[in-house]
Amino acid sequence: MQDQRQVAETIFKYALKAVEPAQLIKRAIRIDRHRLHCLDDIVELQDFNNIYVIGAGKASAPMAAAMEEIIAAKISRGAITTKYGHATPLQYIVTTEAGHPVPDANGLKGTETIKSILESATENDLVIILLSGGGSALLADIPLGCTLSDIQQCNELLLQSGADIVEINTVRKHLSTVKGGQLTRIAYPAKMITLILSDVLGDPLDTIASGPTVPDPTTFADAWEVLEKYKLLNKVPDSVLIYLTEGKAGTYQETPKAGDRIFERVSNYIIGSNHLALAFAREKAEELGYTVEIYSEQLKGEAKEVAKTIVSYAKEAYKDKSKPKPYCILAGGETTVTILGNGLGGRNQELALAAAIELEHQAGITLLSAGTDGTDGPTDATGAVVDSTTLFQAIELGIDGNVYLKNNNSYHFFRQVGGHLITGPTQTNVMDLIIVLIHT
Ligand SMILES: O=C(O)[C@H](O)CO
Repeated sequence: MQDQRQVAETIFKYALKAVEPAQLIKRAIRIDRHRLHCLDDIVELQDFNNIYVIGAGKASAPMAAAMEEIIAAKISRGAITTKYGHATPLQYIVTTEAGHPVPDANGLKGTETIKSILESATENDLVIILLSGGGSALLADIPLGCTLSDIQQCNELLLQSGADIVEINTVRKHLSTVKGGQLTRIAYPAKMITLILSDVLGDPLDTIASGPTVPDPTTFADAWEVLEKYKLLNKVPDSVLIYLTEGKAGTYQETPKAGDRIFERVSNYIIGSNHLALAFAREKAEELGYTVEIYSEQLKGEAKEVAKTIVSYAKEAYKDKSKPKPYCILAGGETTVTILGNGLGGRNQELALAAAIELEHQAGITLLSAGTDGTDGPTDATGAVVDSTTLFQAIELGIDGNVYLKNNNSYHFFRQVGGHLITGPTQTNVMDLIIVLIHT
C-alpha cells in the first residue's frame, strides 16, 4: 500500500496546481481572432482604442504575466502592485512592490500609477483588473487630513483587534478613495473586467481586496461602528476619527452603492477560490480510488478545536461501514490561532499538531492541513501531515506534543519529529485545505 502521507501530499499538490494564478487567467480569458472571450463577456477588440491592465494583490504578478502572454502588445499601459518579493519579470505592465499587510510609501506610489491610467480611460477603452488577496493593503491611499503613519497605525490596530476581514475592510474602504467600488468611479465610463482570486470565506466580492470595482454595501457609519466594537475609538489617530466623522456627516462622498450607473459596464468574476481547489482535490482523490466527502467549505474557528472536531468526525467515519474505504474527507477555509505561548508556528501546523495528539491511538487515519500560499504563519512550511505514528515518534524523541501545542510551537515540533509540508511560496492564495485519508 502506498504511503498515505504521500498520497495526501499528491492530492494537495494537484489542487494547488489547479489554482495557480496564471492557469486561472488562461482558463478565464482567451483571444479568438479579434474577439476577447472572458467568461460571460465577449468583446470586439477593435471597438477599443486602448486596453489597460491594472492589478493589486499577492498574486497579481503571475496573473499579469499570463495576461501579457494572452494579449501581449495589445496592452496600451498597465500597472500592478504586489507584495515585496512577489514580482515576476513583465514587459508591458509596470510592477511596484510594496508593503503588506500594512501599507507603505511604495503602495501609495503604485496606486498613483494605477489611478493615472484609470483617469485617462474613456468609454472607448477596456480596463482589465487583476485582484487577489492582499489587495487592500497594496492598493493604498491616504484620506484627506491623514498621514501615511496614521493609516499604518490604524491598519495595525485593526489587524490585531480580532475584527474579521469584512469588518477590517469596512474601515479600510472608508479611509480610501479607491477601495469599495471607487476605482470604477475613476475609470467610468470605460468597460471594466475584473478577474478575482478569492482569499475570503464565501467569496464576497465586496470584501476581497476591498472590492475596488464592486458596489459597497457598507457606510461611514458602519466603519465607525467597527472601531467602536473593537474599542479602537480612543486608539486610532485623531485624524482618522475626524475623517470618519466628516464622512458620516456627508462631507465626503459615500462609496458607490448597488444600482449606481457607474457599474453598468463592469463585470466582476471570481476565477479562483477555495471551492475550486477542493473540487480539484476531490477529482484527484477519486482518481486514486477514494470515496470523497466534502466536510466543509467554510472551516473557521480556533485551529486546535477544529482539529478535534475533524478528527472525531474521521474516527466515526472510520468505524462507519456505510462509508466505503478508502475514504477521503476534504475541508477548506481558514482557521485562527489565539497565541498564548511564545513558540513558532502557523494555523495549519497547529491544527495538524492538535490532530496528531487526537490520533495517538488511532491507526488508519492520515490528516494533512496546509495553506495554499506556501507559508503557514511566519515559517517556511505551509503545513504538516500527521497520523497515529506522529506522536509515537515524538515520544521516542522525548518530545511532548502537548507542551509544544500549548506554547504555539508547532513549527519546532514538526522540525524535530518530521511531517512538515514545504512547497515554497506558491504565488497563489485560496486559503487552506485539509485532507483526511481513511483506510481500514
Ligand atoms: O486584501 C485583502 O483585503 C484580504 O487579503 C482579503 O482579500
